[in-house]
Amino acid sequence: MNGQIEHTLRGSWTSSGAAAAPLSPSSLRWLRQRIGLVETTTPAVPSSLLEVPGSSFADTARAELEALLGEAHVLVDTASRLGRSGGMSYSDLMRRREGAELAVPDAVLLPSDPELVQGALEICARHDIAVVPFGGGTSVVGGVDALRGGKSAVVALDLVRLDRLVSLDPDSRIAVLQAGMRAPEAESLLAAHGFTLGHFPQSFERATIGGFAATRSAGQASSGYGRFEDMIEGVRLATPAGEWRLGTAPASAAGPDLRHLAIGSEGSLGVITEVAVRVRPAPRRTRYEAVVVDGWQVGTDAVRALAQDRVLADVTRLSDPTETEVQLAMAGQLKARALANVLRAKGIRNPCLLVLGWDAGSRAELKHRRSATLRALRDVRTVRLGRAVGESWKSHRFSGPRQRDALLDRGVCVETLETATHWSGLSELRSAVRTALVRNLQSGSKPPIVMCHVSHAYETGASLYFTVLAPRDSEQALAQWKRAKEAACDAIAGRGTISHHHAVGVDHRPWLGVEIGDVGTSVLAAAKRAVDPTGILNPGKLIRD
Ligand SMILES: Cc1cc2nc3c(=O)[nH]c(=O)nc-3n(C[C@H](O)[C@H](O)[C@H](O)COP(=O)(O)OP(=O)(O)OC[C@H]3O[C@@H](n4cnc5c(N)ncnc54)[C@H](O)[C@@H]3O)c2cc1C
Repeated sequence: MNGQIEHTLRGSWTSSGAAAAPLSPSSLRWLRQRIGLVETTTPAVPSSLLEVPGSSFADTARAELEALLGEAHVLVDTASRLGRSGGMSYSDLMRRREGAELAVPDAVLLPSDPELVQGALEICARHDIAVVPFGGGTSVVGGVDALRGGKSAVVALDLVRLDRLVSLDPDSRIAVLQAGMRAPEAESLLAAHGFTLGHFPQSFERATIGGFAATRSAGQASSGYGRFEDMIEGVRLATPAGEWRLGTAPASAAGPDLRHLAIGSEGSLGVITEVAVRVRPAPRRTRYEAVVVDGWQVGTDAVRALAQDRVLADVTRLSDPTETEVQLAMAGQLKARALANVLRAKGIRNPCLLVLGWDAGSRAELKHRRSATLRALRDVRTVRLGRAVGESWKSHRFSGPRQRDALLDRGVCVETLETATHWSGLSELRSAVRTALVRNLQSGSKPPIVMCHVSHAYETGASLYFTVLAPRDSEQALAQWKRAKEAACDAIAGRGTISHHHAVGVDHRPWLGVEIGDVGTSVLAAAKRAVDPTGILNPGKLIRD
């Protein structure tokens, strides 16, 4: 799987692009009817047609960095710089398709160990060079944009060579992983010792351990394994003020937990070089299945009950009626119609798909946990769809980014955004965001598709994840999405968090103050001054310059 992913590929998820997940004729027909999409093909423009500014990088700084890292690990060629220009949001991908201006780093640094990262930072601080830590480059909030922030130059510090399993303590179930290791490699190295991390975000194939820590990532099995931050025992960072190591015991009362200044710091308070993660025995038995419930409120009440009774399946994912409709339509019109008839016959008017998946160490554990989950659902009217739908969801869980390539080629505005709030405010938040997105994406006579799901549930609340599909405004594609995104963020502010797992980056920064207040903003700024006095680390992201 990972063999298909090129590290520096930016314009699409894989080099085969849309061909990796072509849209079936029936899906296209359905999209034309449903959103008024017109027959069009808008393939990506080749990289050679993109405008790339020259590298303006002082010779003295370059010589010092080459002496430290080796000439081969200070790259100034166009392809290398272009390969670290921006992340993978809809706007990032559209910018490349439209040949719009890109934030291109002046150079790419490739250190191979934590000491070299520290050394490179010190050289950059001396020469007033901005440093953008670059993991898998899958940020969807502008987190890896090569912004200069008033500095003399900007470099992408790519952690791809920090890819080792440093140590494994099977008794404590802790693995120390270098930050540039990608999720598939981490899983396969841990599997060789009988362990798993259990972190499976949709960006699994490209994203890195350091990136997960830096953004407070959440994987699809977060209900069972926890968010990435729950897995972190310790972190090692390079900062312009010196090396910083955090986390020495499973729990501590030695003041505030400073690990949480590093976790979610998005490269603005240091470069994470190693992460000590809690690992779990690899599952021996798994089971994924799906049920349908009648209506969003019934579904969220059911998921709330599972969370509050502490019997959530490891994967618990509830789609709203629109997302359920789209999933069925994309799976094939005949199947969708047949299932809709069955559900209607059973009295289900607003089908909402609920996928449940358990990972267990034994058949007995699986049986026990599954029974507990299903028992908690006994008062909810459900139609069981069985294992085929659940297993199909599991086998396609990383195909979304490929399907996005195909939709982009067909002129669709396709993007996601996410938030979270407490149970009591969840439905109001969903309605407010839906309304904002529908109003701001509507162009023709047909409304855009705005779908939503809950995939991370807690005792006190849940996340909401929205996906939009609308005909792209071919004249103003970037402005079309910007308007909708801003309206959605306005709707979220004050009702929920501006990000449940995508982080703040550039895109969410205008709304962060509403969430953390003036005091919180000053605390972040003070922490930045302490570790990065000249402000070279990832300017323009998370913290106001
Ligand atoms: C198609 C798609 C699906 C996605 N699905 C999910 C999902 O299911 N769950 C989820 O949580 N996220 C998801 N994301 C968002 C993204 O994958 C996550 O934010 C991920 O954690 C980023 O990891 P990365 O290695 O790609 O980091 P990058 O994109 O390289 O960097 C992200 C941020 O962290 C900083 N950073 C990276 N590495 C380091 C380091 N070692 N030290 C300090 N700072 C660093 C960067 O400067 C940047 O600010 C998705 C993105 C895409 C494109």
